[in-house]
Amino acid sequence: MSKKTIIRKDGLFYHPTFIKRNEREAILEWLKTLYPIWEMRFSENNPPPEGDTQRKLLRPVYWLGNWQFACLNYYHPPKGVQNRCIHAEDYPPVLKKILENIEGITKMHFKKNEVPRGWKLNTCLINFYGTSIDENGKKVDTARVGDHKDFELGPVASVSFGERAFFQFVLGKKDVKNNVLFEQWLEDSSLQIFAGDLYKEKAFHRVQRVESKLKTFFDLNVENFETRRINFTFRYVPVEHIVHFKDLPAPQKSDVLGYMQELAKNSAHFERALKR
Ligand SMILES: O=C(O)CCC(=O)C(=O)O
Ligand SMILES: [Fe+2]
Repeated sequence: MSKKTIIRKDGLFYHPTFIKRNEREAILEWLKTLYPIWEMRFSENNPPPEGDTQRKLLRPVYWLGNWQFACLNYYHPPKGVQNRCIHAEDYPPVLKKILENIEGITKMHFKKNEVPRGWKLNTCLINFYGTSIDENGKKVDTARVGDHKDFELGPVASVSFGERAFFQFVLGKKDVKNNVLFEQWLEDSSLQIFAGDLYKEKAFHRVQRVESKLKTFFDLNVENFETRRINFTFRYVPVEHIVHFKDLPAPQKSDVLGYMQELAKNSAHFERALKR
């Protein structure tokens, strides 16, 4: 069983009941205004490398601050920093307030050398976890994330809603003989922050599974999908690496144009970005 206590370790902070009830309500209400999209991992100008295949991501996503399209290969310093982060919508007021608090906690809890100069949580990936429903009505549970690292510099903060997720930090090579460094259930309204050489640089992290105990789904604008968990991961991308869609080189522009048009249907920000 998970214990409802705050965890403070070198490189890791966890608060099981961080988000207050009224904040939770406001965030869930605001989430109803979003239209998350399904992205493909690759594109015409970034085809799958040998041994890999074109595929849909396991879940719908929405980004705030800047959008890191999968087919642009995500932000990956030190080398992969150009033309990967496209200006996106700002945080709603309820998230801005929470973020100030999270940034404050981070600066108090983590060592100075774990927080880069200029660091602020200006980028957010919202992941929707649940069950896909295909054209024949067949349901497939895709509520997991394989071993990976978040490459943005400095601490990453993660806020969860809905069903609990079994989250692990693992050492060793990706996907083989994993050695669990730390594992825990991420609870509804919890905050996890990790940083530094061990949890952020050396370890991979993953979501093994998401519980199905509550039997309720979030009522969101995601078609053919039952959402039972929502996770926000807040990250830092230096402003000089965030570009406007109009300034992308032609191949990247062409690869993400379809997504921009889809987003523009429901977002004034993306509508404007296409007209710039
Ligand atoms: O859903 C989670 O708890 C983690 C998500 C994650 O690792 C990511 O988005 O990079
Ligand atoms: Fe991650």
